[in-house]
Amino acid sequence: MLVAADKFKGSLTAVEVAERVTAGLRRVLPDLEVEALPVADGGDGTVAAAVAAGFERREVRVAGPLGDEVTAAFALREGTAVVEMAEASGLQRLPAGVFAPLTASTYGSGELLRAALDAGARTIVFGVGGSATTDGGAGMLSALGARFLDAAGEPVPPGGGGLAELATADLSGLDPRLAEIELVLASDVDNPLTGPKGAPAVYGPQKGASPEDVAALDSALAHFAKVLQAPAGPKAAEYAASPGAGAAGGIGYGALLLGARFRPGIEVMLDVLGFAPALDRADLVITGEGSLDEQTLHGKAPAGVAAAARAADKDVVAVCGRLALPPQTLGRAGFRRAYPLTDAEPDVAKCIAEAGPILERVAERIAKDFLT
Ligand SMILES: O=C(O)[C@H](O)CO
Repeated sequence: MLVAADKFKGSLTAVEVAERVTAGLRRVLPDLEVEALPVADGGDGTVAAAVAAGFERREVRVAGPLGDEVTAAFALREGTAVVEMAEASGLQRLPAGVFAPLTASTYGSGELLRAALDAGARTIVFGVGGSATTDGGAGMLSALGARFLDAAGEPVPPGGGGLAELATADLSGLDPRLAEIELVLASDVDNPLTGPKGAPAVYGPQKGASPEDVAALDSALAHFAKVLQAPAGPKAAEYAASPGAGAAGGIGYGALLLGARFRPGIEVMLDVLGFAPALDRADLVITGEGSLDEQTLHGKAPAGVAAAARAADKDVVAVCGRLALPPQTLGRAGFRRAYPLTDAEPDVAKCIAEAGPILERVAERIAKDFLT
């Protein structure tokens, strides 16, 4: 039995989901062998999943999205670092109720990457998603040595809004170690930088951007990519249209400029976490996340787990807080069945407040349905 689920956002971490599911299964089958492999898609929870899989946790003081110092972690094992941008620049780093769509910066994510280089990483898996920022990765690039100046030769203000004032970009001071390592962009989405499917239009509103902010950010990011053609050549424009450039407010674009290779985050993480050998040992896989919905099918962790398990001819069931997919759609995505918490407890508020014990009851039910 393999439990490979993501977090239930706002209620349970991926590690807690695995613990609760295991406890519920073992109440029915005390001797059941259960392997727990918490998973993540590159967004928040990615470092925690790597640490649960045996990576060492390293903490660093870096700038948060508003410039204040925060303690952020990356994970390291045998020359491979897992760096999660949300640790430094995620929505979780903003005070409750505060958004800064125009000014939030990814500078701290660049500091985290630098810390991973300092620690000797030869491969960096850069997990992106869950960001508070829409700055095209300008802050991150600045922390790594790039310079972005206005017409008066002064650094542009932090955040995507400030890029409207950009006159010259200088990439010559970028940390030379970046050219010697493998950088993998592990992204939760494949949007381009700008346009109707770009970072500001699709993900700006969840960071507090008004329609006017979205328009301003879209034009500032397009301008950013144009100015970058001077130091970076035509690839600055090509990358803007590439899949993943629009991830995490366009930090994907900045990462591509650094030579990163784009891969869907869940695929990268399943490799990094050692999912394939764990799957070999399992007969049934339990995956899941807080809300199982249309977004799940577009590259989120449970869909990646289900696809990999189905390819290996293993049964997969899902647990979730909320289920918004019909059985046929679940079947097509490779799930035998999904078990929302609301099956065990109809009161949604209780499902959120007492997710752990309710998940244990759901897992008991799975044990009875599939294992007895
Ligand atoms: O951070 C974001 O903008 C979203 O998670 C998409 O990457």
